[in-house]
Amino acid sequence: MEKPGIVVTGASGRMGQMLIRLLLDSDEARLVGALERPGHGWVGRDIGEAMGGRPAGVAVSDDPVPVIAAAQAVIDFTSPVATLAYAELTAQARAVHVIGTTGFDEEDLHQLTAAARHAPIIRAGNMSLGVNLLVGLTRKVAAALGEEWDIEVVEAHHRHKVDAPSGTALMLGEAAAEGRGATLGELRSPARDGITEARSTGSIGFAAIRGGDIVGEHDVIFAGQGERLVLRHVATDRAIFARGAIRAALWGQDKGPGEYDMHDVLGLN
Ligand SMILES: NC(=O)c1ccc[n+]([C@@H]2O[C@H](COP(=O)([O-])OP(=O)(O)OC[C@H]3O[C@@H](n4cnc5c(N)ncnc54)[C@H](O)[C@@H]3O)[C@@H](O)[C@H]2O)c1
Ligand SMILES: O=C(O)C1=N[C@H](C(=O)O)CCC1
Repeated sequence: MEKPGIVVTGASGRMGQMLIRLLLDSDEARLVGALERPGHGWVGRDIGEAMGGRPAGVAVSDDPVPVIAAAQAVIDFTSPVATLAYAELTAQARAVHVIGTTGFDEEDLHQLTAAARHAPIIRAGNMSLGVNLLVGLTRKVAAALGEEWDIEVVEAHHRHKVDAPSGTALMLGEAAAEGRGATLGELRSPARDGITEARSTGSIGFAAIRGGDIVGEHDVIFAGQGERLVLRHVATDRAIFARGAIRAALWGQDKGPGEYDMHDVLGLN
């Protein structure tokens, strides 16, 4: 059987280049397209050469319709605006859309739900095994501890990251809220800056650090009286996200339309 053909969007980006390197080496999937935004300097060039290596036989394109039509899956780590446009095209092509992009608002998520009526969408704010295990642990610990234990999620990322809190921090916050039988919308603490009020009991707070080349670090702090429990994940290599995304694209090949996440892919449900 032929290996599924995969298109990578945001081909010149941090995640795009990591995905392309792994796909060019893969025995299970093949790179069939590389997309960038119109006007990007790499458009028209061979992706392997643009990345400073050997020719890969795939030209970077800014014309998504024919590129996606030739693929079984699209792996997309770009921006919310770009991902919403790709969701429509990927749904029309009935291909699997793996979405790593973060920073969506409620309206964006409704649009993704609509696209998933036509083809599978697998979306996660973090595609690594470690973080998806941490989500389950966070839910469990939050359920075991009473609301006198304050929950704070602290995350750190590189200086180029544009969204905060990170997608991962929001996944962890949602898991903590679920553990307490609520939604994050109900428990999320407003951002703190200047003179604010004291912390309200049962709320879940977020703090974000941005600097240098930090790949991604997340602490879920459960702060009680006289003791503190900290659950931590540290990413040191973006390959963990890219490997998860490729695994998701392969897993999705025999799935029907619908919305899935990495818990489905990893069998953690
Ligand atoms: N879910 C995860 O596991 C995970 C892991 C890492 C990053 N991310 C998320 O992935 C996204 C990208 O991260 P990054 O560090 O690679 O960013 P980046 O800025 O390095 O790359 C984004 C790329 O997308 C390109 N782009 C923008 N609009 C486009 C369009 N219309 N078509 C094609 N390409 C387009 C940009 O030119 C850029 O090359 C962010 O939202 C980030 O939070 C998620
Ligand atoms: O580098 C990024 O950007 C990352 N984004 C994801 C998030 O928002 O949590 C995952 C970690 C890296």
